[in-house]
Amino acid sequence: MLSRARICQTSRQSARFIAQLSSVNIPKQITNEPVKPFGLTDTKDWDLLRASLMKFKSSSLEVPLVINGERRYYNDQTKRGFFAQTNPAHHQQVLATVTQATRGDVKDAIQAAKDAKKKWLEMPFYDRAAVFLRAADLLSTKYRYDMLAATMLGQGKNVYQAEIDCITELSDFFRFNVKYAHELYSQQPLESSPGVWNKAEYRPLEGFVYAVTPFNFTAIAANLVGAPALMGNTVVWKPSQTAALSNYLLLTVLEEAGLPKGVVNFVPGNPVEVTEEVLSDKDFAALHFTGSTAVFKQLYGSIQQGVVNDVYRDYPRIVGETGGKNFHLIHPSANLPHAVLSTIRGAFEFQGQKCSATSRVYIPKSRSEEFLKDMAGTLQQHKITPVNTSAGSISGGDLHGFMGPVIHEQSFDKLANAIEEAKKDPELEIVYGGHCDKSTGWFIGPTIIKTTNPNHKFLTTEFFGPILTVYEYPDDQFTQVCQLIDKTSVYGLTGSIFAKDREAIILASETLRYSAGNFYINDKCTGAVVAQQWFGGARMSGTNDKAGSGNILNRFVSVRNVKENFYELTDFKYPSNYE
Ligand SMILES: NC(=O)c1ccc[n+]([C@@H]2O[C@H](COP(=O)([O-])OP(=O)(O)OC[C@H]3O[C@@H](n4cnc5c(N)ncnc54)[C@H](O)[C@@H]3O)[C@@H](O)[C@H]2O)c1
Ligand SMILES: N[C@@H](CCC=O)C(=O)O
Repeated sequence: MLSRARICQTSRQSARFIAQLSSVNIPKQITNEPVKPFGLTDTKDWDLLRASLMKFKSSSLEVPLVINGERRYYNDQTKRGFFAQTNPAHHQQVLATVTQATRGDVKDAIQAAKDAKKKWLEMPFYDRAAVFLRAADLLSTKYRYDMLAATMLGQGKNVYQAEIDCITELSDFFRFNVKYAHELYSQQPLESSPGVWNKAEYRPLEGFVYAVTPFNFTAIAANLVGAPALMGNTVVWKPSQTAALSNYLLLTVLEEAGLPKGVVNFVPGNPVEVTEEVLSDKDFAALHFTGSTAVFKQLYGSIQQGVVNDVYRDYPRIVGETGGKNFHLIHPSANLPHAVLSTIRGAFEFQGQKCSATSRVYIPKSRSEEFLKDMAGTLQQHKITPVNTSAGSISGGDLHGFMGPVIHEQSFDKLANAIEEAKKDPELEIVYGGHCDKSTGWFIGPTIIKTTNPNHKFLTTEFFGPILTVYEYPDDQFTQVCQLIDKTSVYGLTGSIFAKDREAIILASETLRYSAGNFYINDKCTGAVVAQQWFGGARMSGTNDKAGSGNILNRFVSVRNVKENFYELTDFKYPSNYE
C-alpha cells in the first residue's frame, strides 16, 4: 500500500512525465480479435471452457451493486431485494442472485459518478486508454473461458455466439475505440492565422452518462459503458437483469485493468425506479441505450419532458439503438442454396435474438417452393432442434448445438402465443417448426411462416425470436417489392439483397436506401464486425450513431475551441475606420 506522501510524490512524478509528451502513438496491432473456432480438434479450448462452465454451474454467485468501487449486497441488513438470474436452458438453475438497487443506492451511484469525474477527466488519454486496452487483453486471455461461460449460461448462447460477442466484439470495441478516440483528439482546427493558435479540446460531457444495456450482447453493454468512459465521462450503469452475471464479470475485469473507483457505478434494479432517479438529476448529461424501441421511446419522451421542465443544465445527448424487422430480399437471379444457408443463420442463430436477425423474407414465386423446401430440408437434416442446447448441459455432445433457449419466460410466452395465433390465422401458414417446450428451459424451435398478406403484422412486428415470415412476390414485380419492403415496417436497421443481376442489386440498393442502416449484398443481415460494418439503423431503430465506428465517440464529448492570441493591440480601429 502506498503512503499518502508516496502517492503525492508519485503523482508529481507522473505530472513531470506527462509534461514531456506532446502526443503518443497508439499500439500498432489494433486489429479484429480472431474468433476461436472451437472445432473438433480444439480439445484444449474445450477443456478450459468446460472447467469454466462447471464453475458457474456448480454454485450460485452473488452479484452486488458496485458504487464507488464498494460492493453492496442484498443481504447486508438493508431492505434491498434480489433478482434470481437463472439459466434459460434450465430455468430451475439459479446462476446468480442479483442485488437490486434502492432509490438511495441510485442516488449514491450518481454522487459517486460526479465525485470521480474531475480526476478521471484530468487523467491523460493514454492512461484512460491503457485501462481499456488492458481489459481487452485480459478478456481475450486470462478471462476468456470464464466470460464465455458466464455469457453462454446466463444469456443462452452456444460457444460460437458467445465467442463473437463477449470476446471478439467486446475486445474490438475496447481496442478500436482507443484508435478512434486518438484520431478524434487529433482533429484540430485546420487554420491558425499569423499570431494565433487555435485548438479543439474534446471535453467529456458536463455531468454523468446513464448507460442502460440489453441482455443479448455482453459486448454491447461493454460499449455502452466503455465508449463514454474512455472519453473521460463517468457512468451510472443499469445492466439488464438477465445479463447481470457476465456484466458484473466485465466490471471486475475493468477494475483489474485499473479502472478507478466511481468511474463506472453498477446498479442493477427495477428499471423504472433506477431511471426515475437518474432522469431527475440536474447533472444527467446523456443516455446511452440499447434495447427495445418501446422502452427507448419512453425514455426519449421523459428526457424531452425534463428539458421542457428545466430539470437539466444541458440538453442531454440521447444515443439509442433499438429494434428491427430485418429483411432478406431474394431476386430471381440469386444463388438459392447460398440464400437458404444465409437465411438459416440470419434468422435462427442465437434463436433470432439479435436486433439484426432476419425476420422477413421476400422470395419470387418462381423460386419459393425450392427455397422453402431447402430451408425445411436443411433444418431437418441437421437436426436444428432447440432442445440439444450448448448452454443446457456441459457434458458430451450437448455443447455443440446450433440453437439454444430464448432468454426468459416472458419472451417464451410472447413467441409461443404468436405461433398459436399463426395457427388460427387464415392469412398465415406454418411451413416449418412451431414447436415450443418450456418443461426445462425456454425453447422455441425454428419456425417459418408464410403469409399471403404483404402488410401482415408478422411482416411488421419485431418478435425477437426464431420466427421467420416469408412473403412470395410475382417475379415481374421486383421494383414494387422493393417499394413494399421500404414501406412495410417502421424500422430501418438491417437488410440484405441476394442477387447475381447487378441491375437488381443497384435498384434494391437505391430503393432501400433508408430501409436499413446496415445493408448487405449477398450476405446475411446479421454479424456486423467492429470497424468493418459500422452498426446501427435509423427510423424507429435508433439514432444511428454507428457503434463500431468513431462517430459514436463524438456524442460523448462537448468540444471547446480555444483561441490564443500572441500579439497585443495598439489601436481599436480597423484600417477602414480612418477619420
Ligand atoms: N439496434 C441495436 O443495436 C440493438 C442491439 C441489441 C438489442 N437491441 C434491441 O433490444 C431488444 C432486446 O433487448 P432487451 O430485451 O434487453 O430490451 P429491453 O428494452 O427490454 O431492455 C433493455 C434495457 O432497458 C431496461 N428497461 C426496460 N424497461 C425499462 C423502463 N421502463 N425504463 C428504463 N429502462 C428499462 C432493461 O432493464 C434493460 O436494461 C430488442 O428490441 C432488440 O432489437 C437493439
Ligand atoms: N452487431 C450485431 C447485432 C447486435 C444486435 O443485437 C449484428 O450485426 O448481428
